[in-house]
Amino acid sequence: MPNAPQLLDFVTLEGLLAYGNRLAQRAPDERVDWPAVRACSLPSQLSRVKAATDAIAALVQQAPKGFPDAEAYRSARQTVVDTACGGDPVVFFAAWNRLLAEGALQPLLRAPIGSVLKPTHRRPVAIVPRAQLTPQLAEGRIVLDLGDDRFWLLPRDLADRTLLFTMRHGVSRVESKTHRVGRRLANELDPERGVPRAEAVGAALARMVGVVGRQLDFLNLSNYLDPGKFLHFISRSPNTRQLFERVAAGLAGGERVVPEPAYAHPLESSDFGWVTGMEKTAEAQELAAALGVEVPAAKRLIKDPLYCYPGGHSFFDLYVDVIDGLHRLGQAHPGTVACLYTHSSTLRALMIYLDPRPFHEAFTEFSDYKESQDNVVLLTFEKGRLSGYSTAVGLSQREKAARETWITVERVRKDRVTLKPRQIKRIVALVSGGDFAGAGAALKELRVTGNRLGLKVHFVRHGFLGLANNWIATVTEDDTRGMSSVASSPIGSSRFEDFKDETVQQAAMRNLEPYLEDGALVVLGGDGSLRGARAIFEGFGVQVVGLPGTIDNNIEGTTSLGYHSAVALADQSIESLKATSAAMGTVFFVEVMGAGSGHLALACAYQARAEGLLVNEHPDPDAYIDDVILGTLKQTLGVPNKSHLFVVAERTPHRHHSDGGVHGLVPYVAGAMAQWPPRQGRSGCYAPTQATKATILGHTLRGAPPTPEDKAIAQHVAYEAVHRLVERPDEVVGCMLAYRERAVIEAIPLHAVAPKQFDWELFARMHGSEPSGNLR
Ligand SMILES: Nc1ncnc2c1ncn2[C@@H]1O[C@H](COP(=O)(O)OP(=O)(O)O)[C@@H](O)[C@H]1O
Ligand SMILES: O=P(O)(O)OC[C@H]1O[C@](O)(COP(=O)(O)O)[C@@H](O)[C@@H]1O
Repeated sequence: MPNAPQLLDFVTLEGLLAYGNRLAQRAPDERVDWPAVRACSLPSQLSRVKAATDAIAALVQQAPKGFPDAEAYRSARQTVVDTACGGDPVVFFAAWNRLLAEGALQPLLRAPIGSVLKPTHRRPVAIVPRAQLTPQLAEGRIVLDLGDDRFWLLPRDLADRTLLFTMRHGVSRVESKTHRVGRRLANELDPERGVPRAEAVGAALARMVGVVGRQLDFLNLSNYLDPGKFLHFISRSPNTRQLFERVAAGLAGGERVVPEPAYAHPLESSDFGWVTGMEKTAEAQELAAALGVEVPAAKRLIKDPLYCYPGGHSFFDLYVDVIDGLHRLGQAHPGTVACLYTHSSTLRALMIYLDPRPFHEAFTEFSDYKESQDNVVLLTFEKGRLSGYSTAVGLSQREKAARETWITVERVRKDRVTLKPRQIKRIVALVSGGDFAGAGAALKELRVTGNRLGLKVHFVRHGFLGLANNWIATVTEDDTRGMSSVASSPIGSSRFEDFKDETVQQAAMRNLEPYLEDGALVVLGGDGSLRGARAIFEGFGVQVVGLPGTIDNNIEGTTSLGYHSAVALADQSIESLKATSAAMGTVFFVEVMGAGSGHLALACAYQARAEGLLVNEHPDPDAYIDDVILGTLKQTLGVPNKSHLFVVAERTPHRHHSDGGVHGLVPYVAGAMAQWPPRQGRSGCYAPTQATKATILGHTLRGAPPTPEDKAIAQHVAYEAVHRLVERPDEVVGCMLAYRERAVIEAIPLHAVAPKQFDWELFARMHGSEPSGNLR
C-alpha cells in the first residue's frame, strides 16, 4: 500500500502547523482567487487540534453508512472546520493529515457517495478491446471500429441514456506538470500548444461523431449524434471555455450555431486554496523542511489521495465531486448528448472510478496523468450507472504492458536524478561514434551558454576512449573560437567497443570523478553512444544528457545532427552525376553511407529523383536489382537526355559481391545490358556507347561542412540542454533531447530511445507506387 502508516510516521502536528501557517502567509498570485486568511497563534491552534482530531474521526466513522451526496460530505467536513477547528483551516489541515499518517482515514475510500460506490468488479464498458468483444456485448448495439483493435459499443437509440463526451483542456499557460494548478487559478490555454491541441480535440470529436452519424443513417436509425442538439458544460476556469469554443467550432463545421455552455461544479479542478499557482518543487521542499525530512518523503505525503490542503481539499474530495456530479448530470439529461469541458484531474478521477481495482492501486497508476494520454473519455450513463473507458484505460493487453513498463522505468529514471535545480556547476561534453557535422556548433553553444550561466565547461577528446584515458580539459573562449563552422567533430570522436566492459567504465568513472559532484556529462552521438550514456547513467549514476548526432538519422523521435549536412553534400555530387549521366547516357551507381539504416540514402535518392534505391532494409535486394534496376534500364536506356542513376546504401547485401553496396553491381548490370538486343535506331545511325560506373561518396558525408540548418539545430539543442540542466534537471537527466522538425525540443528517456523505422511510404512515393505488403 503506497500510504501504509509506517511510511508516513515522520508527519507531526507541529510540522504540519508550521507549514500550514507559512502557506497562509504566502504572497498571493494575482491570477489566483485567494481564500480568506485567519491569523491564529500557534498555542491556540495546538489547543484546538485535539477537538479537531476527534471531530474528524467521528466524520470518518460515518463513512461506512455513506454520505447522501457530495454536498453532504463537503458540508459535514466544513462543519468540523467551523466548529471544532474554530474556523481555522490550518488546524483542520494538521489534524486531518496526522490522522492520514496514522492510517485512520482509510474507511473514506470505501464510503458510498450518494448511491454511488466504486465498483469492485468490471463494469459494462463502452469501448472494448478486440479480444473482449463478445457477441453478447455487441447484441443490440452499434459496434464502431476505432482502430488500434478497439471497438466502441453504442446504443442504437439513446432512449433514457445520456452520452457524455468528457474532454480536458490540455496545455495551459500554468502547467500542472510544474505547478499546483487549482480551481482558484484563472488559467488560460497556452497559445502555441494548448490552442492547436484544443482544435485537434474538436476535429477528432467531430470526425468520430460524423462516422457514427453515418452509421446510424445507414442503419435507418435516428441520428442522435446531431451536434446542433448537444449540451455543453464548462468549469469556471477560462481554459475550459476556450476549449469549448475550439471544439464547438469543430463540431459546428461552420454551419450550426452552438448553444452557450452552462456551468457545472463537478467539472472544476481540485481546490488547493493557498497553494494554487505554486511550483510543485517549492511545495515539496517547503513541506520537507517543515517536517524535517527529505523531499521524496514529503512527496509521498503530498501524493497520497487523502492528503488535504488547508481547508480540507484533497484529491479524494475532488473524486467525490466528480463521481457524484457526473451521475447527476447523467440523470438530469436523459436522451441527450453532453460535452463536458474540464481538467486532467477530473479525467483522472473518472479513470480511477471506472477502473475496478481498489482506489489506492488505481490512483497510483493514474496519478501521473500525462499530456500524452487521452483527451476525451467517452461515457454512457445508463440505468443509474456510468460506463465507458478512455483509451488510456481500454488499452489492449500489449499496449497496457508497454504502458506499465514505461511508467515503472520512468519512475526509476527519476529516482536516479540527483542533480537539483540550480545546483549544477560544471558540464563535461564528448562526441562519440561516427562523426557528424554540427558537433562543433553544439560544443560551442554548450561552452558559451554554460559560461554565461556561470558553469565551467570541459571537453573530452575522442569520446568514451578519451574518458577512459583521461583526456579531459577545461575549455575557454580561445578553445572554441571558430568552432561552430568546423566540419566533423573538432574534439574528435571514437568507436571504442571496450567501453561496453564494466571495468573500462569504472576506469573512466575514476577520471570523471572530480567533475561529477555538481556536474553533468553531455554525450553527443548516435544510438550506440546513447546506449553508452545510458550505461553510465544507470550503472554509476552519472548525470547524463544525450544529444542526437549521426548522419544516419536513425533515432526515432528526433532529427539527428549531421543528417541535413550529409544530405546536402551528397545531393551536390548526385546532381553532378545526374548531369553527366544525362549528357553521356552513363548508368551510375552511387554509394552513400548508412550500413545500419537507409534514411540518408532514401532522402538522397528521392531529392535527386534517382531511378532507384538499394538499402539494407530491403527484404530482397537481388529481386530489386533484377526487377526494378534492370527493368527500368530496359525501358530508359537510349532515351535522349535521360539520366540513369541508382543510389545504393553502403554494404547492402546482394549476390554479386560479398562486400555488397555498389561492389559487383557494375559487371553484373553491364553484363546483363550487353545481352539485350540493340535498340532499334534509325537505319544508318550508330548506337551510343553505353557505360556503367560506380561512385562511392563514403566518408565524405561524415566530414561534410555543417549546413546552416544543422548549425541551428545544434545550437538549439545545446542551449536547451544547458538551461534545462540548470533549471529542471529531473526532466533532462537520463534523457536524450529530441529535436522535432517543428522546432519542439523534448526529453526522451534514454531507455526509450528506439530505432527509427525506414520510411517505406516515401520509398514507395519515390517509386510512384504503394508499398507492397512484404515491404511494410
Ligand atoms: N551498450 C553500450 N555500453 C557502453 N558503451 C557503448 C554501448 N554501445 C555503444 N557504446 C559506446 O558508444 C560508441 C559508439 O557507438 P556506435 O554504435 O559505434 O556509434 P553511434 O553512437 O554513432 O551509433 C561505441 O564505440 C562504444 O564506445
Ligand atoms: O566508417 P565506419 O566507422 O566503419 O562507420 C560506417 C558507418 O558510420 C556511419 O557513417 C554512421 O553510423 P553511426 O552513427 O552508427 O556511427 C554509417 O552511415 C556507416 O555505415
